Parts: sequence; structure tokens; C-alpha cells
Amino acid sequence: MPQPCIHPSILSADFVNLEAELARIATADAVHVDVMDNHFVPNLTLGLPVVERLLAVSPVPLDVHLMIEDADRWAAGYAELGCESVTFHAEAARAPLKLARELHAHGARAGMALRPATPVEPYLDLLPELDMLLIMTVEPGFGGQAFLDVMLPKIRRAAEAIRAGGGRVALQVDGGITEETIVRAAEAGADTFVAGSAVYGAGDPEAAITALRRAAHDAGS
Ligand SMILES: O=C(CO)[C@H](O)[C@H](O)COP(=O)(O)O
Ligand SMILES: [Fe+2]
Repeated sequence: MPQPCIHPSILSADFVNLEAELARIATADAVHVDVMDNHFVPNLTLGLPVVERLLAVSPVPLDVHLMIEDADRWAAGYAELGCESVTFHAEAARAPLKLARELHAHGARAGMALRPATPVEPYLDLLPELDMLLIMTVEPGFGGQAFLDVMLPKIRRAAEAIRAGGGRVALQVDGGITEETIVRAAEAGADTFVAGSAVYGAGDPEAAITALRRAAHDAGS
């Protein structure tokens, strides 16, 4: 089993001090950057100019999560800037296969995300074209929500399909990840964990990252 990856979300960081907030999570595997447009989700965060500056100062790679309506139009720009991975929502992409290939052409890993109400089965054929599948474990839009246990069968189903395809695709979960819920997500087969409030809400973010990594590892991730 690969080592579990912990991606703190800067949605829960202090937006006035992002450079300092990034320095606090230097032991993470990547930083998760939530891009929201107030259309796909009822919240607005940041876009390309801020991501460009984050890339210039981040001690870890950027994992961008696009919660935007026009993913086909904007996703490649984040790859061109140098983000390690760019994840678009299946519900927001008109041509997901073309988009994944475009991200690869710009040197990024291609991720695809599913809202809680979106079933995974219709998208399993796309796995060979993806580097990461993101199963949302809260309704996208806000940090600090409770983990949806009802997503566990979907995580298991996705993990099964990924294993059947050779285990090359990362399985990310995002929303409500804590030292407690990460155990259930890892047991279900997730290997990449986004954690916003559990990391930035902790007094010592690096200790929180270590504790999450250990909990996922012990659960068999
Ligand atoms: O995509 C997101 C919300 O749409 C965030 O990445 C997620 O909610 C992280 O925050 P927390 O760990 O506090 O739930
Ligand atoms: Fe996210």
C-alpha cells in the first residue's frame, strides 16, 4: 500500500498571511487550493493571479480543486502555471476526456471530482485517463462541515475499480477529514486526504499532519 498523502486545505488558513500559512505546513505532501466561483458553489475564493503567487512561495506542490462552472475554459491555465495537479468537477466539465488530456499536455496531473450526489459508476471508464479521483465527503463550498459517512460505499466502489485497473490512480477524499473520520475513509480505500480545519484549526499544524498520516497509515491506507 502506498504511503497516505495529506493535503491541508488553505480554505481554513488566514487569507491575509498565505505565505506564512504555507510555511506552517511544509511537511505536507501538497497544499490543497480551493478555487470557487460563486456559481458552481455558493462561495467565492481565489483564481489564477493568487495561485500564481502561491506557487512562487509554497514549500510544497499545489493541488488545485476547481469548484467552478466553466472548467473546460479555465483548468488548463492552472496547469500552465505549474500546479502539480488540477482537479475539475465531472458535473462542470463538458468534455472531461479532452480536458484531462489538455492538463497532461501542460505537465499537470489530471484529477476529477464528484459531488456527493454524483454516482461514480458512469465515470469509471475515464479512470485510465486520470491521475486522481476525488470523492467529495461534504457538499462542496465550505470548510468545517461534517464528514458524510454515506459516501463510504462510493469510496469502496472507486477503490475497487482503481485496484482492478492496476492501482495507478490516487483516490482523494475532501471534507470533514479528522483523526477519527480519516480511519474510515482509509479503510474504505482512500489514500489522499484533504484536511482544512483539522490542520489549520490545530495549534500545531505539522503535528496535526503527522497524526492524520499515522491514523490513515494504521487504518491500512
Ligand atoms: O473543497 C472543500 C470545500 O468545498 C474543502 O477542501 C474542504 O471542505 C476542506 O475543509 P474541511 O477539512 O474543513 O472540511
Ligand atoms: Fe477542496
